[in-house]
Amino acid sequence: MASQQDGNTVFMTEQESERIRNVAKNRLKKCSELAGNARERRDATAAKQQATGASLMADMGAPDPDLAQTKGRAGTFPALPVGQVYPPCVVPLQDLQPIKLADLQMETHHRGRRLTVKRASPVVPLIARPWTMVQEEGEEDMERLELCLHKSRHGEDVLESASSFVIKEPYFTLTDQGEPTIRVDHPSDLIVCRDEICDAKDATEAEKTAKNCKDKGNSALEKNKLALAHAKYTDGLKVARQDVVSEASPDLARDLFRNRAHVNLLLNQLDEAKSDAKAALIGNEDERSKDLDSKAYFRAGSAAYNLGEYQEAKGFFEEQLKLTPENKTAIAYLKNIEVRLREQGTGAYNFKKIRANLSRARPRVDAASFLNNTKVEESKGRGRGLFATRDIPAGEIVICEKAFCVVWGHEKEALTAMTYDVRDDRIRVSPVGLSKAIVQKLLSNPSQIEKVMDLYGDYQGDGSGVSKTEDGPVVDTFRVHDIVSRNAFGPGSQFGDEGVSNASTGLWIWAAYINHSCVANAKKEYIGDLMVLRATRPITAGEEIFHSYDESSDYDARQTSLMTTWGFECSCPLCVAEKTDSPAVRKKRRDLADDADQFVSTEHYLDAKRLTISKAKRLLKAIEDTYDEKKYKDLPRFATQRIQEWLSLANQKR
Ligand SMILES: C[S@@+](CC[C@H](N)C(=O)[O-])C[C@H]1O[C@@H](n2cnc3c(N)ncnc32)[C@H](O)[C@@H]1O
Repeated sequence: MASQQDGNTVFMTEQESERIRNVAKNRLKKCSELAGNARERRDATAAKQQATGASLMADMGAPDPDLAQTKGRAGTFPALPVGQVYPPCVVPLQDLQPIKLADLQMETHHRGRRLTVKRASPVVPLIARPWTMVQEEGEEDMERLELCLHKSRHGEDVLESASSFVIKEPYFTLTDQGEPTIRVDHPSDLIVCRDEICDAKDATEAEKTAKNCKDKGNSALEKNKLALAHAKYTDGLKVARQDVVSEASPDLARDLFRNRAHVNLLLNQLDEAKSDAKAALIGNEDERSKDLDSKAYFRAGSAAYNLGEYQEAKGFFEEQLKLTPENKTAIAYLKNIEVRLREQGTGAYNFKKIRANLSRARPRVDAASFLNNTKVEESKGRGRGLFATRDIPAGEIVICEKAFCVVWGHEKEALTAMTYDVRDDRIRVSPVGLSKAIVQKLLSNPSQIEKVMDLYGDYQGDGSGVSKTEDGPVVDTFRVHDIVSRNAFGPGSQFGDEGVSNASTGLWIWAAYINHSCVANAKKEYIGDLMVLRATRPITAGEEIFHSYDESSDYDARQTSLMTTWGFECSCPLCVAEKTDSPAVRKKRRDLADDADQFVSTEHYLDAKRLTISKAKRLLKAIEDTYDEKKYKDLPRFATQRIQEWLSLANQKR
């Protein structure tokens, strides 16, 4: 992840970095020693007491064992080992064979199996890894169940939200502290059990059950208990869609679909909101049916609009207007859609208006993405890249893209972690809040999974390509983590102060295909979550688009950051030239650039006297002398930039 901030450095003591490494390495060592061993039964009373005590302590603010200490203002961060990846379960629940707690084996992914448990203790509400004790129905035996990062869904704590769970292909392993635990990394591997609705004896009873579910859903919705309302409507639909009910009372299922569409919109489950709304359509000519269908079209249109499917949304709102011609909201939506379609097709934006509508409370723009000037193609030695499809004059928009997902520093979802990657032994600052938000968004909108999973990441998954089972969408959280690591950017602190522990970060899917060059031909800026990429010089059709992932003027700092964050060595013409300079020349240039930075920050150009200007000129000359004239003929000299800017401002003033 690249951040626009200067404060992107976290200072960890050597000891703390070592501690994080050792914790992860010790765990891995113990895990491999114990792999395949039979699980040892726990003392149930002690297990329950342990969880109750830990829960109380966590509520009272006791230190989280998974937090790392850093030096200075950065404070503490969750410290998470990554790299020991495994794919989520892609087998439907009904095809998995049951397994008992007693049959679990250490450090084993129990593929093809499912474990049904109920919560047996309070939940220990930790930031990165909340846990609880679980047991089987009618059994004394207990085990620890921990969730990694993805502990909530729709604002509800998953472990708190229910009492029974099925764990698909349970992974039995050790915590970082060396305690046995069932660990869930992928949210789709944990199925929350709700009360089963009993099979109805006849049509009348079935209809009654479905109506009852609808009433319960409505009452949950009134209380803003959205997850519960969704569950009740879903239960109702299971019954109402049975032939016996749907033949006798076809409108019942439509009512349930229409109501669930509304809840889905509130939950941002746009795919299902759209399909529910379509399934709710009656198509009759009477006034009541027309009113209800107008509502359904509105819900389908809103879902399509929020998915960025403007043409489809237009169709739904036009249908709505046919049924209820006076509907003001539909008219307003259609007007907005015209603007979105113009933005999308021509890149004509009213940036002034877009800016004026932004605020800390509303940091996301209502705008379409303009991508027509570019296409994705292979880029030799760099994987895929983005290429111009037409000539783009300097200063013009190359692409303008609304973020797929942004987590702003001031939002509660913002969460930064220190991740220790066992694959390359590096500790990084990772925007895990963004990864979590993306996983949630994908689980809520499976139609978006494929395009995110197409992005570059070190771990490619197991190649199954399965993103849905009968139990719902499947998202590989390790892949999302790796994709975020290599493709996320920081839109800067547009809405107030932020530091490294709460830096704003986002994912722009189309822009994620753009490769880096230190001598880029495009530059990005942000308006809220809209990335505007402009050509910095004329670009010809067929040329690859580049922007700079890291703008440090120093070659060594740039290469280190590109390697650490993005995993490659830059071989742009500037880096090729700088690489052949001796380390002594590069050091001299860096020292002089530091002197220039110091000079610029202490001497204001408005107060500049002749002597100060002469000093600046000498400094500039000294830096220029570190560049070989021939080798750097058409290349930028980053180290001279700040002092050059200062001189031109000082000269303008004189
Ligand atoms: C944001 S993605 C860019 C799109 C990517 N090339 C793809 O195939 O999807 C960033 C990744 O692209 C590769 N990359 C970007 N710029 C590069 C460059 N100048 N040289 C080599 N690899 C580069 C690196 O693997 C980096 O982690």
